[in-house]
Amino acid sequence: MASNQGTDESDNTSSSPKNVYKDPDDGRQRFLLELEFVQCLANPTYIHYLAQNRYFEDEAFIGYLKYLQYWQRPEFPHCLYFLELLQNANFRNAMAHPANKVMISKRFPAKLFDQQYNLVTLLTTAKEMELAHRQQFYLWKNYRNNRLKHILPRPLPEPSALPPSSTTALLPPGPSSTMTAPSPVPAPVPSPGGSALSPMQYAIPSGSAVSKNDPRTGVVDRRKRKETSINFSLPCYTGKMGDLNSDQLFILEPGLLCKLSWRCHQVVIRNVRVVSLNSFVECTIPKDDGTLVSYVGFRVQHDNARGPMKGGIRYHPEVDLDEVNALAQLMTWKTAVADIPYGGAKGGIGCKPKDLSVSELERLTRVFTQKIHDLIGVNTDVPAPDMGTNAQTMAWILDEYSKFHGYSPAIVTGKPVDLGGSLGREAATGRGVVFATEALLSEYGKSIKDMKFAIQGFGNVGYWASKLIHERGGKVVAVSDITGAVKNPNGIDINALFDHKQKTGSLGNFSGGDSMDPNELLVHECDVLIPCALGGVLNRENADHVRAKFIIEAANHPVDPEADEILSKKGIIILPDIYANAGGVTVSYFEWVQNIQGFMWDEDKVNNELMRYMTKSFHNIKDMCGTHNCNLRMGAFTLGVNRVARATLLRGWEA
Ligand SMILES: NC(=O)C1=CN([C@@H]2O[C@H](COP(=O)(O)OP(=O)(O)OC[C@H]3O[C@@H](n4cnc5c(N)ncnc54)[C@H](O)[C@@H]3O)[C@@H](O)[C@H]2O)C=CC1
Ligand SMILES: O=C(O)CCC(=O)C(=O)O
Repeated sequence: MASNQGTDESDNTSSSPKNVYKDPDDGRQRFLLELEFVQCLANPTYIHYLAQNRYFEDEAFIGYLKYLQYWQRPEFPHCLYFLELLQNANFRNAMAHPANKVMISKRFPAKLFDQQYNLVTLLTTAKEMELAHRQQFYLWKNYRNNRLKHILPRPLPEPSALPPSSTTALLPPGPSSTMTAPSPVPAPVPSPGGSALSPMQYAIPSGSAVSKNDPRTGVVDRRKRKETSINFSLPCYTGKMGDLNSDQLFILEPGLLCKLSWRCHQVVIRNVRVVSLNSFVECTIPKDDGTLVSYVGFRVQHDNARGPMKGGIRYHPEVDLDEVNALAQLMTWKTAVADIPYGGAKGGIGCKPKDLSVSELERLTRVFTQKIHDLIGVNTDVPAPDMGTNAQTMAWILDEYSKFHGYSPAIVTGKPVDLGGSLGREAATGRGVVFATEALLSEYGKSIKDMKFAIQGFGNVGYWASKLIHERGGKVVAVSDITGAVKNPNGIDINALFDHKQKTGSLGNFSGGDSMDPNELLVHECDVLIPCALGGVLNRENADHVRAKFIIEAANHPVDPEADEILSKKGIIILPDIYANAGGVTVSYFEWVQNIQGFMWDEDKVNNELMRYMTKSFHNIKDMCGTHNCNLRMGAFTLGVNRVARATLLRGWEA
């Protein structure tokens, strides 16, 4: 707001041309303040604050908003949407109207009305809230797309790229700029890296691994125009799971590979059969101390050509629409590869489950279920656990759903056994990973007991995979989780590590091994690397340093497309996620079948059937690889995409 002072000063002196206002520091300070203020305008709560405090009745302030429009140059992110809306008097009036002020659900206890601070979260009507959320999504999407531009392989820039002047730093308002003549463009955030090419800089070095003929370049080309005009760098590459685009990078090739008809290819790639909108819901809950907090939840339904949609619900701070979207797509191909009669979906809530008490988690899960109960259904969309959720979460969903629709155990899988869950479901993803690893190693004349393993993640999947490997005589030489990492070249006693984690809450200070840097795990000396945690952990930053001979993708999307290329060039064999971790959804299918039949299988039957499905899928993938002379990932996608395409064609889509 210092610039307002600037306006006043320049107004006071505007009669004398000699006294034109000059920023003391070439406008840098003003630029920073304006940057901060414009960012505040992306927050609808702050806009309400301005409206309630009658700023919109102040002509000078409206003039200032007009002046700030210089930020709306196309080069800048979409977060200035509200600034555009604020130019409209109707929007400003609507935001100030008392009717728009408070919308409180009757469910909140009366005492919360007294807590002024918390009411801030409720200061918008549902419509405006939706607007705000949409705006947030645009922001995320834009941020992520820009980030992807930096991390995904892309063709070399056009020879006629920007002239040198426009690629250099954009200048802050010059010393002689006045507040009445808005300066053209603000200064960029300085690039943090030195002269070395940062992964976030969009120009790629010549000799990039991506060839001109790479089918994936088609995806990137669409973004090229924008690339040449954007010039900002982002501070770091988190290696987070790629969005929809990175999935399509993997999908386009099998589409071509299988020589699908053009029409069928379009159907599959463009998801004509996508059955539902990407759904996001706001979940507001009272915390244990009475304060209110809101979370955004998602359920994305991708495809139902082969049956009801199926996929887990993830609770993690990085959950957003793009991520859930990509994971829902993966589920479509995964259920097809596993040859179980399902389509694909995924859900999640952007939250940090470790920071919530059990009762807060229960409230959040119940509110989320209230918002999506009409979307899911035993024959339409069946959720299950994923990262940050477990059998207890599923029990709450079942209970809440049953309030609306009557007792329906088949509405979720991965439930507690007491509520109709299947024996063997808890261990199923890890067990499936082990069956998949055995099938792969046997192709090379090897077995688990000959191998050294490094395992990232010690949650549901990581724990069960490492336990079963340990039981089969494999040496687990390194394990990591969010709390730390431990190594032992002679093999870690997994049961002892589990007890230690239960007692201390951490992998640190385990007497049966030495602590190590968790980042080192992915490049640790081993034969088989099994990522069982986040997506995108293997990327161009570390792929070249991986020392394993085999990678089993137990996590979803742990290897980004660029790393995939680097690792393949190094001769590392990758077993793709849509097959390697399909044990979970396969036993979920058994659970659903048991619920519908009202009959329970014993655990041996579950495990034997799981082995049968995993082994059969492996051979189906190998057959595809043989027919099309491709690697395991392409073989798996080819198998999955073809199965979905066939079902889509058979069902038809024209009236
Ligand atoms: N639970 C299931 O049935 C299935 C899970 N998956 C995938 O497997 C992966 C793991 O899922 P769950 O084991 O269910 O989750 P979980 O929540 O039980 O465990 C996640 C583990 O990852 C660790 N972790 C988180 N951030 C980490 C980091 N930066 N470095 C090292 N470790 C980190 C956590 O400490 C925890 O040990 C996810 O990608 C999930 O989508 C795939 C298929 C089914
Ligand atoms: O068990 C299920 O239904 C879904 C598991 C899942 O979300 C996954 O395989 O990524």
